[in-house]
Amino acid sequence: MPSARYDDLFARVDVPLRDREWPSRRLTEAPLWVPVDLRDGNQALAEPMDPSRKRAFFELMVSMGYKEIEVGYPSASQTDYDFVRLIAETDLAPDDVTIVVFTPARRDLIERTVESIRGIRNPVVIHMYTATAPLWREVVLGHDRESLRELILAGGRDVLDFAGDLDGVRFEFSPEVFNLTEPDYALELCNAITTLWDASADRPVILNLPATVEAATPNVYADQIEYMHRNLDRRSAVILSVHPHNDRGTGIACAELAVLAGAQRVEGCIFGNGERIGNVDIATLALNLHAQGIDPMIDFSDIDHIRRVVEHSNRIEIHPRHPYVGDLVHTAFSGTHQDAIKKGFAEHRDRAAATGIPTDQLPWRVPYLPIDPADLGRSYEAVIRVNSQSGKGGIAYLLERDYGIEMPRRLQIDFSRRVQQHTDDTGLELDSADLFTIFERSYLTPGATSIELVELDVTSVGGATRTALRIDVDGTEHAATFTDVGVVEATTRVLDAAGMPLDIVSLHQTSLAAGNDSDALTLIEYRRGPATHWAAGRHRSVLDATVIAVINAATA
Ligand SMILES: CC(=O)SCCNC(=O)CCNC(=O)[C@H](O)C(C)(C)COP(=O)(O)OP(=O)(O)OC[C@H]1O[C@@H](n2cnc3c(N)ncnc32)[C@H](O)[C@@H]1OP(=O)(O)O
Ligand SMILES: CC(C)C(=O)C(=O)O
Ligand SMILES: [Mg+2]
Repeated sequence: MPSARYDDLFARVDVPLRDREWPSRRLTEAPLWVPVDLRDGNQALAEPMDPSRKRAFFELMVSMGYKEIEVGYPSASQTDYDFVRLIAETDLAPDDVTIVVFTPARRDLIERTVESIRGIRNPVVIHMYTATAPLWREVVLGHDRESLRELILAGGRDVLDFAGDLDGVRFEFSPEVFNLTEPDYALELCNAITTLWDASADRPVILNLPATVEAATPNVYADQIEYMHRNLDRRSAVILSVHPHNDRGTGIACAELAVLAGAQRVEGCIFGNGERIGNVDIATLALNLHAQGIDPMIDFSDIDHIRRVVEHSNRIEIHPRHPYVGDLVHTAFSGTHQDAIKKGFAEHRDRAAATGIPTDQLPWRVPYLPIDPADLGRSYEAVIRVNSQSGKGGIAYLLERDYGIEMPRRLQIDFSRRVQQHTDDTGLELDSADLFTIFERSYLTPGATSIELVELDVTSVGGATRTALRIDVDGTEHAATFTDVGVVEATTRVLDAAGMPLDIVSLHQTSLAAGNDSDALTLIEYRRGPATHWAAGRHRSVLDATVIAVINAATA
Protein backbone atom coordinates (compact mmCIF):
# COMPACT_ATOMS: atom_id res chain seq x y z
CA MET A 1 0.00 0.00 0.00
CA PRO A 2 1.35 3.45 -0.84
CA SER A 3 0.81 4.65 2.72
CA ALA A 4 3.73 7.03 2.59
CA ARG A 5 1.54 9.33 0.47
CA TYR A 6 -0.45 10.32 3.55
CA ASP A 7 0.44 12.55 6.47
CA ASP A 8 -1.00 11.97 9.90
CA LEU A 9 -2.90 14.82 11.52
CA PHE A 10 0.08 15.81 13.69
CA ALA A 11 2.05 16.66 10.57
CA ARG A 12 -0.78 18.89 9.38
CA VAL A 13 -1.82 20.88 12.45
CA ASP A 14 -0.66 21.43 15.95
CA VAL A 15 -2.60 19.66 18.70
CA PRO A 16 -2.40 22.12 21.54
CA LEU A 17 -3.33 20.31 24.72
CA ARG A 18 -1.03 18.43 27.09
CA ASP A 19 -2.95 18.51 30.37
CA ARG A 20 -6.33 17.35 29.13
CA GLU A 21 -9.14 16.81 31.67
CA TRP A 22 -11.65 14.97 29.50
CA PRO A 23 -10.25 11.46 30.19
CA SER A 24 -11.31 11.66 33.83
CA ARG A 25 -14.81 12.96 33.15
CA ARG A 26 -18.01 10.94 32.81
CA LEU A 27 -21.12 11.35 30.70
CA THR A 28 -23.99 12.32 32.98
CA GLU A 29 -26.67 13.85 30.76
CA ALA A 30 -27.74 14.10 27.16
CA PRO A 31 -26.36 17.00 25.12
CA LEU A 32 -28.69 19.02 22.89
CA TRP A 33 -29.17 16.85 19.81
CA VAL A 34 -29.55 18.61 16.48
CA PRO A 35 -30.47 16.37 13.55
CA VAL A 36 -29.04 17.66 10.28
CA ASP A 37 -30.57 14.95 8.09
CA LEU A 38 -32.62 17.47 6.14
CA ARG A 39 -29.48 19.45 5.21
CA ASP A 40 -26.20 17.51 5.56
CA GLY A 41 -27.91 14.14 5.09
CA ASN A 42 -30.01 15.45 2.22
CA GLN A 43 -27.08 17.01 0.35
CA ALA A 44 -25.41 13.58 0.31
CA LEU A 45 -28.32 11.72 -1.34
CA ALA A 46 -28.30 10.67 -4.97
CA GLU A 47 -31.92 11.81 -5.04
CA PRO A 48 -32.47 14.61 -2.52
CA MET A 49 -35.73 14.41 -0.60
CA ASP A 50 -38.86 15.62 -2.34
CA PRO A 51 -41.23 17.78 -0.27
CA SER A 52 -43.29 14.87 1.04
CA ARG A 53 -40.22 12.87 2.11
CA LYS A 54 -38.78 15.94 3.83
CA ARG A 55 -42.02 16.57 5.60
CA ALA A 56 -42.38 12.96 6.76
CA PHE A 57 -38.83 13.05 8.14
CA PHE A 58 -39.39 16.40 9.87
CA GLU A 59 -42.63 15.18 11.48
CA LEU A 60 -40.81 12.09 12.68
CA MET A 61 -38.09 14.19 14.34
CA VAL A 62 -40.69 16.34 16.07
CA SER A 63 -42.57 13.28 17.29
CA MET A 64 -39.34 11.82 18.69
CA GLY A 65 -38.74 14.96 20.75
CA TYR A 66 -35.96 16.81 18.91
CA LYS A 67 -36.12 20.48 19.86
CA GLU A 68 -33.64 21.96 17.38
CA ILE A 69 -33.67 20.78 13.77
CA GLU A 70 -31.59 21.92 10.80
CA VAL A 71 -34.19 21.93 8.04
CA GLY A 72 -32.19 22.83 4.95
CA TYR A 73 -29.98 25.06 2.85
CA PRO A 74 -32.65 27.46 1.61
CA SER A 75 -30.40 29.30 -0.82
CA ALA A 76 -29.36 26.06 -2.50
CA SER A 77 -32.63 24.78 -3.92
CA GLN A 78 -36.26 25.76 -4.33
CA THR A 79 -37.31 22.60 -2.45
CA ASP A 80 -35.27 23.63 0.58
CA TYR A 81 -36.52 27.21 0.38
CA ASP A 82 -40.15 26.09 0.04
CA PHE A 83 -39.82 23.74 2.99
CA VAL A 84 -38.75 26.60 5.25
CA ARG A 85 -41.66 28.65 3.93
CA LEU A 86 -43.99 25.73 4.72
CA ILE A 87 -42.79 25.81 8.31
CA ALA A 88 -43.11 29.61 8.43
CA GLU A 89 -46.65 29.58 7.06
CA THR A 90 -48.16 26.58 8.85
CA ASP A 91 -48.08 25.01 12.29
CA LEU A 92 -45.97 22.08 11.13
CA ALA A 93 -43.33 22.91 13.73
CA PRO A 94 -44.47 23.17 17.37
CA ASP A 95 -43.56 26.48 19.01
CA ASP A 96 -40.81 24.97 21.14
CA VAL A 97 -38.87 23.61 18.16
CA THR A 98 -35.97 25.78 16.94
CA ILE A 99 -35.48 25.83 13.19
CA VAL A 100 -31.89 25.97 11.87
CA VAL A 101 -31.18 27.24 8.35
CA PHE A 102 -27.77 26.86 6.76
CA THR A 103 -25.82 29.32 4.58
CA PRO A 104 -22.30 29.97 3.31
CA ALA A 105 -20.71 33.34 4.04
CA ARG A 106 -21.96 34.92 0.83
CA ARG A 107 -24.13 38.05 0.93
CA ASP A 108 -26.56 37.00 -1.82
CA LEU A 109 -27.10 33.61 -0.26
CA ILE A 110 -27.42 35.02 3.26
CA GLU A 111 -30.08 37.41 2.01
CA ARG A 112 -32.03 34.56 0.41
CA THR A 113 -31.71 32.52 3.60
CA VAL A 114 -33.11 35.33 5.75
CA GLU A 115 -35.91 35.80 3.23
CA SER A 116 -36.89 32.14 3.71
CA ILE A 117 -37.63 32.63 7.41
CA ARG A 118 -39.80 35.72 7.02
CA GLY A 119 -42.77 35.68 9.40
CA ILE A 120 -41.82 32.43 11.12
CA ARG A 121 -43.12 31.96 14.71
CA ASN A 122 -40.48 29.51 15.80
CA PRO A 123 -37.10 30.40 17.23
CA VAL A 124 -34.56 30.35 14.40
CA VAL A 125 -30.82 29.78 14.15
CA ILE A 126 -29.01 31.13 11.09
CA HIS A 127 -26.02 28.84 10.61
CA MET A 128 -23.15 30.35 8.62
CA TYR A 129 -20.10 28.30 7.62
CA THR A 130 -16.78 28.71 5.85
CA ALA A 131 -13.96 26.23 5.53
CA THR A 132 -10.89 27.35 7.48
CA ALA A 133 -8.26 24.59 7.12
CA PRO A 134 -5.07 25.37 5.16
CA LEU A 135 -5.81 22.97 2.28
CA TRP A 136 -9.25 24.49 1.75
CA ARG A 137 -7.87 28.04 2.05
CA GLU A 138 -5.23 27.35 -0.57
CA VAL A 139 -6.99 25.03 -2.99
CA VAL A 140 -10.68 25.89 -2.71
CA LEU A 141 -11.16 29.42 -1.50
CA GLY A 142 -7.95 31.13 -2.61
CA HIS A 143 -7.45 32.99 0.66
CA ASP A 144 -4.74 33.35 3.24
CA ARG A 145 -5.51 33.47 6.94
CA GLU A 146 -6.05 37.22 6.99
CA SER A 147 -8.24 37.52 3.91
CA LEU A 148 -10.35 34.53 4.94
CA ARG A 149 -10.88 36.15 8.32
CA GLU A 150 -12.17 39.21 6.47
CA LEU A 151 -14.48 37.07 4.30
CA ILE A 152 -15.95 35.42 7.39
CA LEU A 153 -16.43 38.69 9.23
CA ALA A 154 -18.01 40.22 6.14
CA GLY A 155 -20.43 37.28 6.11
CA GLY A 156 -21.04 37.79 9.82
CA ARG A 157 -21.86 41.47 9.17
CA ASP A 158 -24.22 40.48 6.34
CA VAL A 159 -26.01 38.17 8.77
CA LEU A 160 -26.39 41.11 11.16
CA ASP A 161 -27.54 43.41 8.35
CA PHE A 162 -30.33 41.08 7.31
CA ALA A 163 -31.29 39.43 10.59
CA GLY A 164 -29.60 41.26 13.47
CA ASP A 165 -32.80 42.84 14.69
CA LEU A 166 -35.16 39.90 14.14
CA ASP A 167 -36.71 38.65 17.38
CA GLY A 168 -36.12 35.03 18.21
CA VAL A 169 -33.23 34.69 15.75
CA ARG A 170 -29.83 33.49 16.95
CA PHE A 171 -26.63 32.75 15.08
CA GLU A 172 -24.32 29.80 14.57
CA PHE A 173 -20.87 29.76 13.04
CA SER A 174 -19.01 26.68 11.78
CA PRO A 175 -15.33 26.87 10.87
CA GLU A 176 -15.72 23.99 8.44
CA VAL A 177 -12.89 21.42 8.71
CA PHE A 178 -12.15 22.74 12.20
CA ASN A 179 -10.28 19.53 13.02
CA LEU A 180 -7.65 20.29 10.36
CA THR A 181 -7.45 24.01 11.14
CA GLU A 182 -4.62 25.51 13.19
CA PRO A 183 -6.05 25.74 16.75
CA ASP A 184 -4.92 29.33 17.29
CA TYR A 185 -6.55 30.36 14.04
CA ALA A 186 -9.83 28.56 14.83
CA LEU A 187 -9.84 30.27 18.23
CA GLU A 188 -9.14 33.67 16.68
CA LEU A 189 -12.01 33.28 14.17
CA CYS A 190 -14.49 32.04 16.78
CA ASN A 191 -13.65 34.87 19.17
CA ALA A 192 -13.91 37.42 16.36
CA ILE A 193 -17.39 36.12 15.48
CA THR A 194 -18.70 36.04 19.04
CA THR A 195 -17.48 39.62 19.44
CA LEU A 196 -19.08 40.71 16.16
CA TRP A 197 -22.38 39.00 17.01
CA ASP A 198 -22.13 40.19 20.61
CA ALA A 199 -22.72 36.76 22.17
CA SER A 200 -24.52 37.12 25.48
CA ALA A 201 -26.29 34.90 27.97
CA ASP A 202 -29.61 36.14 26.51
CA ARG A 203 -28.56 35.61 22.93
CA PRO A 204 -25.83 32.97 22.99
CA VAL A 205 -23.92 32.16 19.83
CA ILE A 206 -23.48 28.56 18.74
CA LEU A 207 -19.92 27.70 17.77
CA ASN A 208 -20.01 24.42 15.89
CA LEU A 209 -16.65 22.75 15.46
CA PRO A 210 -16.86 20.09 12.76
CA ALA A 211 -14.65 17.15 12.04
CA THR A 212 -15.80 17.65 8.46
CA VAL A 213 -13.45 14.90 7.30
CA GLU A 214 -12.51 12.70 10.22
CA ALA A 215 -8.71 12.54 10.24
CA ALA A 216 -7.36 11.32 13.58
CA THR A 217 -8.12 9.14 16.56
CA PRO A 218 -11.00 10.44 18.70
CA ASN A 219 -8.73 11.51 21.56
CA VAL A 220 -7.22 14.12 19.23
CA TYR A 221 -10.64 15.59 18.47
CA ALA A 222 -11.39 15.62 22.20
CA ASP A 223 -8.15 17.54 22.82
CA GLN A 224 -9.08 20.04 20.12
CA ILE A 225 -12.55 20.57 21.63
CA GLU A 226 -11.23 20.89 25.18
CA TYR A 227 -8.69 23.46 23.98
CA MET A 228 -11.53 25.58 22.55
CA HIS A 229 -13.73 25.00 25.59
CA ARG A 230 -11.00 26.28 27.89
CA ASN A 231 -9.83 29.21 25.79
CA LEU A 232 -12.87 30.69 24.09
CA ASP A 233 -13.89 34.23 25.01
CA ARG A 234 -17.42 34.73 26.39
CA ARG A 235 -17.58 31.01 27.15
CA SER A 236 -20.85 31.30 29.08
CA ALA A 237 -22.43 33.06 26.10
CA VAL A 238 -21.32 30.31 23.72
CA ILE A 239 -23.05 27.00 23.06
CA LEU A 240 -20.21 24.70 22.09
CA SER A 241 -21.33 22.29 19.41
CA VAL A 242 -19.68 19.40 17.55
CA HIS A 243 -20.35 17.89 14.17
CA PRO A 244 -18.29 14.74 13.56
CA HIS A 245 -18.26 12.84 10.30
CA ASN A 246 -17.36 9.20 10.20
CA ASP A 247 -14.52 8.79 7.69
CA ARG A 248 -12.44 6.64 10.05
CA GLY A 249 -15.49 4.87 11.46
CA THR A 250 -14.98 6.57 14.81
CA GLY A 251 -17.52 9.40 14.59
CA ILE A 252 -19.43 8.05 17.60
CA ALA A 253 -16.28 7.99 19.74
CA CYS A 254 -15.38 11.51 18.57
CA ALA A 255 -18.77 12.84 19.66
CA GLU A 256 -18.72 11.03 23.01
CA LEU A 257 -15.21 12.21 23.89
CA ALA A 258 -16.03 15.72 22.64
CA VAL A 259 -18.93 15.89 25.09
CA LEU A 260 -16.53 14.86 27.85
CA ALA A 261 -14.28 17.65 26.62
CA GLY A 262 -16.94 20.35 26.97
CA ALA A 263 -19.30 20.12 23.99
CA GLN A 264 -22.95 20.87 24.85
CA ARG A 265 -24.60 20.24 21.51
CA VAL A 266 -24.18 17.49 18.90
CA GLU A 267 -25.14 17.70 15.24
CA GLY A 268 -25.57 14.47 13.31
CA CYS A 269 -28.01 12.27 11.44
CA ILE A 270 -30.45 9.64 12.66
CA PHE A 271 -28.75 6.33 11.78
CA GLY A 272 -25.80 8.21 10.29
CA ASN A 273 -26.60 9.21 6.73
CA GLY A 274 -24.47 12.07 5.40
CA GLU A 275 -21.54 13.05 3.25
CA ARG A 276 -19.33 10.10 2.22
CA ILE A 277 -19.32 7.68 5.18
CA GLY A 278 -21.93 9.78 6.89
CA ASN A 279 -22.49 12.12 9.78
CA VAL A 280 -22.22 10.84 13.29
CA ASP A 281 -25.25 8.69 14.11
CA ILE A 282 -27.24 10.55 16.76
CA ALA A 283 -29.55 7.57 17.29
CA THR A 284 -26.63 5.38 18.34
CA LEU A 285 -25.25 8.19 20.50
CA ALA A 286 -28.59 8.62 22.26
CA LEU A 287 -29.09 4.89 22.79
CA ASN A 288 -25.54 4.54 24.08
CA LEU A 289 -26.58 6.94 26.84
CA HIS A 290 -29.80 4.99 27.43
CA ALA A 291 -27.72 1.82 27.81
CA GLN A 292 -25.73 3.59 30.56
CA GLY A 293 -28.84 4.60 32.48
CA ILE A 294 -28.91 8.18 31.15
CA ASP A 295 -32.15 9.53 29.68
CA PRO A 296 -31.39 10.39 26.04
CA MET A 297 -34.37 12.81 26.01
CA ILE A 298 -35.47 11.33 22.67
CA ASP A 299 -38.15 8.68 22.20
CA PHE A 300 -36.91 5.51 20.51
CA SER A 301 -39.71 3.29 21.80
CA ASP A 302 -40.79 2.35 18.26
CA ILE A 303 -37.45 2.09 16.52
CA ASP A 304 -38.84 0.12 13.59
CA HIS A 305 -41.24 2.93 12.74
CA ILE A 306 -38.34 5.41 12.94
CA ARG A 307 -36.31 3.20 10.68
CA ARG A 308 -39.11 2.89 8.11
CA VAL A 309 -39.51 6.67 7.84
CA VAL A 310 -35.74 7.25 7.64
CA GLU A 311 -35.33 4.57 4.96
CA HIS A 312 -38.26 5.97 3.01
CA SER A 313 -37.00 9.57 3.15
CA ASN A 314 -33.36 8.77 2.38
CA ARG A 315 -34.06 5.90 0.00
CA ILE A 316 -31.14 4.10 1.64
CA GLU A 317 -31.52 0.83 3.52
CA ILE A 318 -30.14 0.34 7.00
CA HIS A 319 -27.54 -2.38 7.42
CA PRO A 320 -28.71 -5.48 9.34
CA ARG A 321 -25.83 -4.97 11.81
CA HIS A 322 -26.44 -1.25 12.35
CA PRO A 323 -26.29 -0.52 16.12
CA TYR A 324 -29.62 -0.84 17.92
CA VAL A 325 -31.79 -0.79 14.77
CA GLY A 326 -30.40 -3.41 12.35
CA ASP A 327 -32.46 -6.54 11.79
CA LEU A 328 -29.85 -8.78 13.38
CA VAL A 329 -28.62 -6.71 16.31
CA HIS A 330 -30.75 -8.44 18.92
CA THR A 331 -30.38 -11.89 17.39
CA ALA A 332 -28.17 -14.76 18.52
CA PHE A 333 -27.49 -17.72 16.25
CA SER A 334 -24.58 -19.13 18.20
CA GLY A 335 -25.14 -21.85 20.73
CA THR A 336 -23.37 -20.50 23.79
CA HIS A 337 -24.89 -17.04 23.35
CA GLN A 338 -28.36 -18.59 23.02
CA ASP A 339 -27.80 -20.66 26.12
CA ALA A 340 -26.77 -17.57 28.09
CA ILE A 341 -29.68 -15.48 26.78
CA LYS A 342 -32.18 -18.24 27.56
CA LYS A 343 -30.87 -18.45 31.13
CA GLY A 344 -30.84 -14.64 31.35
CA PHE A 345 -34.49 -14.39 30.27
CA ALA A 346 -35.49 -17.06 32.78
CA GLU A 347 -33.63 -15.24 35.57
CA HIS A 348 -35.29 -11.97 34.51
CA ARG A 349 -38.78 -13.54 34.68
CA ASP A 350 -38.02 -15.15 38.04
CA ARG A 351 -36.68 -11.89 39.46
CA ALA A 352 -39.79 -10.04 38.23
CA ALA A 353 -42.02 -12.61 39.93
CA ALA A 354 -39.99 -12.47 43.15
CA THR A 355 -39.87 -8.67 43.38
CA GLY A 356 -43.29 -7.87 41.90
CA ILE A 357 -41.63 -5.40 39.52
CA PRO A 358 -42.96 -5.61 35.94
CA THR A 359 -40.47 -7.16 33.51
CA ASP A 360 -40.22 -3.96 31.46
CA GLN A 361 -39.18 -1.92 34.50
CA LEU A 362 -36.88 -4.38 36.18
CA PRO A 363 -33.14 -3.60 36.02
CA TRP A 364 -31.81 -5.38 32.95
CA ARG A 365 -29.03 -7.97 33.14
CA VAL A 366 -29.42 -10.45 30.34
CA PRO A 367 -26.08 -11.63 28.94
CA TYR A 368 -25.22 -10.52 25.40
CA LEU A 369 -28.15 -8.09 25.17
CA PRO A 370 -26.90 -4.63 26.21
CA ILE A 371 -30.46 -3.31 26.36
CA ASP A 372 -33.91 -4.89 26.49
CA PRO A 373 -35.14 -5.05 22.87
CA ALA A 374 -38.61 -4.27 24.26
CA ASP A 375 -37.38 -0.73 25.13
CA LEU A 376 -37.20 -0.15 21.38
CA GLY A 377 -40.56 -1.75 20.69
CA ARG A 378 -38.95 -4.98 19.51
CA SER A 379 -40.41 -8.34 20.46
CA TYR A 380 -38.22 -11.19 21.66
CA GLU A 381 -39.13 -13.23 18.62
CA ALA A 382 -36.01 -12.49 16.63
CA VAL A 383 -33.63 -12.81 19.59
CA ILE A 384 -32.89 -16.51 19.17
CA ARG A 385 -32.62 -18.00 15.70
CA VAL A 386 -31.32 -21.44 14.80
CA ASN A 387 -28.73 -22.48 12.23
CA SER A 388 -25.70 -24.77 12.19
CA GLN A 389 -23.97 -22.61 14.83
CA SER A 390 -26.73 -23.11 17.38
CA GLY A 391 -26.79 -25.34 20.42
CA LYS A 392 -29.33 -27.12 22.54
CA GLY A 393 -30.17 -24.06 24.65
CA GLY A 394 -31.47 -21.98 21.76
CA ILE A 395 -33.31 -24.89 20.17
CA ALA A 396 -35.01 -25.76 23.45
CA TYR A 397 -35.87 -22.10 23.98
CA LEU A 398 -37.74 -21.87 20.67
CA LEU A 399 -39.70 -25.09 21.19
CA GLU A 400 -40.66 -24.01 24.69
CA ARG A 401 -41.56 -20.46 23.66
CA ASP A 402 -43.63 -21.39 20.62
CA TYR A 403 -44.95 -24.88 21.48
CA GLY A 404 -44.80 -25.01 25.25
CA ILE A 405 -42.58 -28.11 25.15
CA GLU A 406 -40.23 -28.27 28.11
CA MET A 407 -37.48 -30.71 27.20
CA PRO A 408 -35.36 -32.37 29.86
CA ARG A 409 -31.64 -31.75 29.44
CA ARG A 410 -30.77 -35.19 27.99
CA LEU A 411 -33.57 -34.87 25.41
CA GLN A 412 -32.24 -31.39 24.51
CA ILE A 413 -28.88 -32.99 23.77
CA ASP A 414 -30.44 -35.76 21.68
CA PHE A 415 -32.68 -33.36 19.78
CA SER A 416 -29.96 -30.80 19.09
CA ARG A 417 -27.86 -33.57 17.46
CA ARG A 418 -30.74 -34.24 15.08
CA VAL A 419 -31.21 -30.53 14.36
CA GLN A 420 -27.47 -30.11 13.83
CA GLN A 421 -27.48 -32.91 11.28
CA HIS A 422 -30.33 -31.19 9.45
CA THR A 423 -28.68 -27.75 9.41
CA ASP A 424 -25.35 -29.25 8.36
CA ASP A 425 -27.11 -31.02 5.47
CA THR A 426 -29.13 -28.01 4.30
CA GLY A 427 -27.02 -25.07 5.48
CA LEU A 428 -30.30 -23.26 6.14
CA GLU A 429 -31.75 -21.42 9.10
CA LEU A 430 -34.66 -23.13 10.89
CA ASP A 431 -37.65 -21.47 12.49
CA SER A 432 -39.59 -23.00 15.34
CA ALA A 433 -42.13 -24.61 12.96
CA ASP A 434 -39.22 -26.40 11.25
CA LEU A 435 -37.91 -27.50 14.63
CA PHE A 436 -41.30 -28.88 15.59
CA THR A 437 -41.46 -30.84 12.33
CA ILE A 438 -38.10 -32.44 13.17
CA PHE A 439 -39.35 -33.09 16.71
CA GLU A 440 -42.50 -34.81 15.40
CA ARG A 441 -40.53 -36.89 12.92
CA SER A 442 -37.97 -37.88 15.56
CA TYR A 443 -40.14 -38.73 18.55
CA LEU A 444 -43.84 -38.66 17.74
CA THR A 445 -43.93 -40.82 14.63
CA PRO A 446 -44.25 -44.58 15.11
CA GLY A 447 -41.59 -46.80 13.55
CA ALA A 448 -41.93 -49.73 11.14
CA THR A 449 -43.87 -52.11 13.42
CA SER A 450 -47.53 -51.22 13.47
CA ILE A 451 -48.73 -50.91 17.05
CA GLU A 452 -51.97 -49.23 17.97
CA LEU A 453 -53.63 -48.44 21.25
CA VAL A 454 -57.12 -49.91 20.93
CA GLU A 455 -58.42 -49.29 24.43
CA LEU A 456 -57.20 -47.84 27.69
CA ASP A 457 -59.61 -47.83 30.59
CA VAL A 458 -58.41 -46.74 34.01
CA THR A 459 -61.00 -46.88 36.81
CA SER A 460 -60.92 -46.69 40.51
CA VAL A 461 -62.78 -49.53 42.22
CA GLY A 462 -63.04 -49.58 46.02
CA GLY A 463 -59.75 -47.76 46.49
CA ALA A 464 -57.89 -49.87 43.92
CA THR A 465 -56.98 -48.76 40.39
CA ARG A 466 -57.96 -51.05 37.57
CA THR A 467 -56.20 -50.59 34.22
CA ALA A 468 -57.58 -52.41 31.18
CA LEU A 469 -55.40 -52.22 28.09
CA ARG A 470 -55.81 -53.51 24.54
CA ILE A 471 -53.02 -53.07 22.02
CA ASP A 472 -52.91 -54.19 18.42
CA VAL A 473 -49.46 -55.35 17.27
CA ASP A 474 -49.26 -56.01 13.52
CA GLY A 475 -52.92 -57.10 13.40
CA THR A 476 -52.87 -59.25 16.55
CA GLU A 477 -54.60 -57.89 19.60
CA HIS A 478 -52.93 -58.16 23.04
CA ALA A 479 -55.04 -57.38 26.09
CA ALA A 480 -54.58 -57.43 29.83
CA THR A 481 -56.11 -55.96 32.97
CA PHE A 482 -54.02 -54.87 35.95
CA THR A 483 -54.78 -53.74 39.46
CA ASP A 484 -52.69 -51.01 41.07
CA VAL A 485 -50.20 -50.97 38.24
CA GLY A 486 -49.35 -47.67 36.55
CA VAL A 487 -50.04 -47.26 32.83
CA VAL A 488 -46.35 -47.31 31.92
CA GLU A 489 -45.78 -50.63 33.60
CA ALA A 490 -49.08 -51.99 32.25
CA THR A 491 -48.04 -51.08 28.71
CA THR A 492 -44.55 -52.51 28.98
CA ARG A 493 -45.95 -55.75 30.40
CA VAL A 494 -48.37 -56.11 27.48
CA LEU A 495 -45.58 -55.35 25.03
CA ASP A 496 -43.31 -57.81 26.79
CA ALA A 497 -45.95 -60.48 26.42
CA ALA A 498 -46.14 -59.60 22.72
CA GLY A 499 -42.36 -60.17 22.39
CA MET A 500 -41.36 -56.51 22.48
CA PRO A 501 -39.51 -55.89 25.75
CA LEU A 502 -38.74 -52.29 26.60
CA ASP A 503 -36.49 -50.81 29.31
CA ILE A 504 -37.81 -47.38 30.32
CA VAL A 505 -35.23 -45.08 31.94
CA SER A 506 -37.19 -41.91 32.60
CA LEU A 507 -40.50 -40.25 31.89
CA HIS A 508 -41.39 -36.53 31.69
CA GLN A 509 -44.72 -34.83 31.28
CA THR A 510 -45.10 -31.56 29.50
CA SER A 511 -47.69 -29.99 27.27
CA LEU A 512 -47.90 -28.97 23.68
CA ALA A 513 -48.92 -25.33 23.02
CA ALA A 514 -49.52 -23.34 26.16
CA GLY A 515 -53.06 -22.63 27.32
CA ASN A 516 -56.14 -24.58 28.34
CA ASP A 517 -56.61 -26.58 25.17
CA SER A 518 -53.11 -27.85 25.08
CA ASP A 519 -52.40 -31.53 24.44
CA ALA A 520 -50.48 -33.56 26.95
CA LEU A 521 -47.04 -34.59 25.79
CA THR A 522 -45.22 -37.50 27.43
CA LEU A 523 -41.48 -37.80 26.84
CA ILE A 524 -39.91 -41.17 27.44
CA GLU A 525 -36.27 -42.12 27.62
CA TYR A 526 -35.65 -45.83 27.04
CA ARG A 527 -32.66 -48.12 26.77
CA ARG A 528 -31.94 -50.27 23.77
CA GLY A 529 -28.55 -51.91 23.71
CA PRO A 530 -25.89 -49.74 25.32
CA ALA A 531 -27.53 -46.43 24.41
CA THR A 532 -30.64 -44.56 25.55
CA HIS A 533 -33.15 -43.07 23.14
CA TRP A 534 -36.25 -40.89 23.27
CA ALA A 535 -39.86 -41.17 22.17
CA ALA A 536 -42.94 -39.08 22.80
CA GLY A 537 -46.71 -39.44 22.86
CA ARG A 538 -49.33 -36.75 22.34
CA HIS A 539 -52.99 -36.89 23.36
CA ARG A 540 -55.68 -34.83 25.08
CA SER A 541 -55.42 -37.23 28.01
CA VAL A 542 -52.16 -37.56 29.92
CA LEU A 543 -52.64 -41.34 30.35
CA ASP A 544 -53.24 -41.92 26.65
CA ALA A 545 -50.25 -39.71 25.79
CA THR A 546 -48.12 -41.88 28.08
CA VAL A 547 -49.22 -45.19 26.58
CA ILE A 548 -48.68 -43.79 23.07
CA ALA A 549 -45.17 -42.62 24.05
CA VAL A 550 -44.31 -46.12 25.27
CA ILE A 551 -45.75 -47.66 22.10
CA ASN A 552 -43.76 -45.21 19.93
CA ALA A 553 -40.63 -46.20 21.82
CA ALA A 554 -41.36 -49.89 21.24
CA THR A 555 -41.81 -49.42 17.49
CA ALA A 556 -38.82 -47.18 16.95
C1 LIG B 1 -19.27 20.54 4.74
C2 LIG B 1 -20.54 20.90 4.18
O1 LIG B 1 -21.40 20.15 4.22
S1 LIG B 1 -20.72 22.40 3.45
C3 LIG B 1 -22.25 22.40 2.69
C4 LIG B 1 -22.19 21.85 1.33
N1 LIG B 1 -23.51 21.80 0.77
C5 LIG B 1 -23.79 22.11 -0.47
O2 LIG B 1 -22.93 22.52 -1.21
C6 LIG B 1 -25.19 21.90 -0.96
C7 LIG B 1 -25.82 23.13 -1.57
N2 LIG B 1 -24.94 23.88 -2.43
C8 LIG B 1 -25.35 24.47 -3.58
O3 LIG B 1 -26.50 24.30 -4.00
C9 LIG B 1 -24.40 25.35 -4.30
O4 LIG B 1 -23.08 24.96 -4.03
C10 LIG B 1 -24.61 26.84 -3.88
C11 LIG B 1 -26.00 27.31 -4.35
C12 LIG B 1 -24.49 27.06 -2.40
C13 LIG B 1 -23.55 27.72 -4.55
O5 LIG B 1 -23.58 27.41 -5.90
P1 LIG B 1 -22.60 28.17 -6.93
O6 LIG B 1 -22.78 29.62 -6.73
O7 LIG B 1 -22.89 27.58 -8.25
O8 LIG B 1 -21.13 27.84 -6.44
P2 LIG B 1 -20.30 26.46 -6.39
O9 LIG B 1 -20.99 25.53 -5.50
O10 LIG B 1 -19.94 25.95 -7.73
O11 LIG B 1 -18.91 26.95 -5.79
C14 LIG B 1 -18.81 27.48 -4.55
C15 LIG B 1 -18.26 28.89 -4.58
O12 LIG B 1 -18.52 29.46 -3.30
C16 LIG B 1 -17.29 29.61 -2.57
N3 LIG B 1 -17.59 29.11 -1.26
C17 LIG B 1 -17.67 27.81 -0.89
N4 LIG B 1 -17.99 27.73 0.40
C18 LIG B 1 -18.14 28.99 0.84
C19 LIG B 1 -18.46 29.52 2.07
N5 LIG B 1 -18.74 28.73 3.09
N6 LIG B 1 -18.52 30.85 2.22
C20 LIG B 1 -18.26 31.65 1.16
N7 LIG B 1 -17.94 31.18 -0.05
C21 LIG B 1 -17.88 29.87 -0.20
C22 LIG B 1 -16.27 28.79 -3.31
O13 LIG B 1 -14.98 29.30 -3.13
C23 LIG B 1 -16.75 28.93 -4.74
O14 LIG B 1 -16.36 30.21 -5.16
P3 LIG B 1 -15.81 30.53 -6.66
O15 LIG B 1 -17.00 30.31 -7.55
O16 LIG B 1 -15.40 31.94 -6.58
O17 LIG B 1 -14.72 29.58 -6.92
C1 LIG C 1 -21.27 22.17 9.72
C2 LIG C 1 -20.94 22.08 8.28
C3 LIG C 1 -20.03 23.10 7.80
C4 LIG C 1 -20.65 20.70 7.89
O1 LIG C 1 -21.56 20.04 7.48
C5 LIG C 1 -19.32 20.08 8.08
O2 LIG C 1 -18.33 20.76 8.32
O3 LIG C 1 -19.27 18.85 7.98
MG1 LIG D 1 -21.19 17.93 7.71
